[in-house]
Amino acid sequence: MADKVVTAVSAPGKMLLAGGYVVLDRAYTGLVFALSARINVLAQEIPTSEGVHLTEIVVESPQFLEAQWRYGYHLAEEDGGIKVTQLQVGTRITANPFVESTLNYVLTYMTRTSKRFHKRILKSARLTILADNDYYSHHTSSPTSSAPSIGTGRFARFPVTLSDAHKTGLGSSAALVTALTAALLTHFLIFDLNSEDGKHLLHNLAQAAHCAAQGKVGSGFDVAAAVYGSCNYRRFSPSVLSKLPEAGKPGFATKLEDVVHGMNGIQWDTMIGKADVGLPQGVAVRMCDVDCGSQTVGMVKKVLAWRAQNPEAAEKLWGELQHFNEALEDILKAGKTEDISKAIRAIRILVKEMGDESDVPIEPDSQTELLDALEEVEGVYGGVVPGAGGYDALALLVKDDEETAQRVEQFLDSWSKEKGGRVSLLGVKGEMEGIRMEDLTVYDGWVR
Ligand SMILES: Nc1ncnc2c1ncn2[C@@H]1O[C@H](COP(=O)(O)OP(=O)(O)OP(=O)(O)O)[C@@H](O)[C@H]1O
Ligand SMILES: C[C@@](O)(CCOP(=O)(O)O)CC(=O)O
Repeated sequence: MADKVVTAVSAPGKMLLAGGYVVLDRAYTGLVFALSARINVLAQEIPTSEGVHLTEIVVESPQFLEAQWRYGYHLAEEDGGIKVTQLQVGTRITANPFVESTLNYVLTYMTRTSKRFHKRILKSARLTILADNDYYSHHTSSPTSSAPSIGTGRFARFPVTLSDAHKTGLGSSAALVTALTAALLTHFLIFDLNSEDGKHLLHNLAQAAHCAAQGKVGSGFDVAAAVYGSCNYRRFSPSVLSKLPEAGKPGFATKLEDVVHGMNGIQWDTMIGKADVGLPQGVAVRMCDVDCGSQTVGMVKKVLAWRAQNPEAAEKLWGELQHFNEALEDILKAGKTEDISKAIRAIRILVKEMGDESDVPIEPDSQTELLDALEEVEGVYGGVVPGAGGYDALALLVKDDEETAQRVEQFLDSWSKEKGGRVSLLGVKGEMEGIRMEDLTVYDGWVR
């Protein structure tokens, strides 16, 4: 009889307050905050009747419609590792590349670990994903985007499929890959998530799986935040992952172990500055959802193309941005609340210049207008377009009290009415902690 042990972990979302684009080059760094919105993953065996052997992995997101992905798996030839194959559920088959990549990577890694470290044998598993409500917009402006959510609990039910849900851009895929990886590692292996070594290994494995699913485009700051929480982030050299074969292809398993353990010529050079990041007492990081999407990949390509064509101007701009980004980090760490507004304004001027030069709406005029107006609201120290920028989100540094939150909400309400569209203050706040084990009581009603 299968046991009923359930392991629960959660990983935070991310917000890149400073360092968008420059952080893609490891000569520069980013200031990333972890968010109180978390992706939770529960791992357990699937109970079977006596004599029945199941070798199936079921992953589900019970908050969404048609969100179940079932996989069989096999050992691929020529050291290709474990490869999963999606099984059909009902009449439709919808791929989830982030889930699939994570299973390929983690199951392969598990076959490479000494049996001494195995807590239980992997035959079947049910993995349940629960995302905090702020990852998705809860209102709709068109019948085809997200519909209002149901329920008032910590995890809302959405009457739509995941692909119809409207993301708020908090890094759901990175938090999901990291939490799924951690849940599998801690459920099936003797693995300490709280140790530095455990975090390092989790980071390497999750970066590799996320990068493969994403098509190797990002700097990896989102996975770093999911593991380590808020930090100053310097990316790893792209060469760390560039020689890893595709999952299932010859040599994948051995190479993956080298990558995860940083051995046989693989040297991780990621730098995580936890001690560099702080917030003045009484200051909170908040986010606004502006109901409108941006095409991050297209924007990144265009900015990098401009940089390649204008190396001298770009070098100067990147260097200045790094200088002012570090200044903001220092001000926040030193608790100098009175200097925040000025530091943010200096960054915004340079970000606007980056956008103008490369002809990319990094801080579009509509966001400039809104940020300028928000600065006038009592208790708001300043705000930026986080990450890649664009039309869909704002990050604010505000006085951490209810009155300020109410003033901001009222302001955004009247702004939305006046300008059309919908801008809202999300419930999330910046927080320091990364991956963590969770107590099962949090998931009452959701564990099967
Ligand atoms: N609750 C969930 N359950 C299952 N899969 C999810 C869930 N949330 C996100 N995903 C996976 O992550 C993908 C979204 O990843 P994507 O990188 O596009 O968004 P994001 O990480 O939230 O965005 P951003 O990088 O802009 O913050 C989904 O298509 C799905 O594969
Ligand atoms: C443009 C970039 O520097 C930041 C993208 O951030 P976001 O996905 O918009 O939060 C890309 C990256 O670092 O992966």
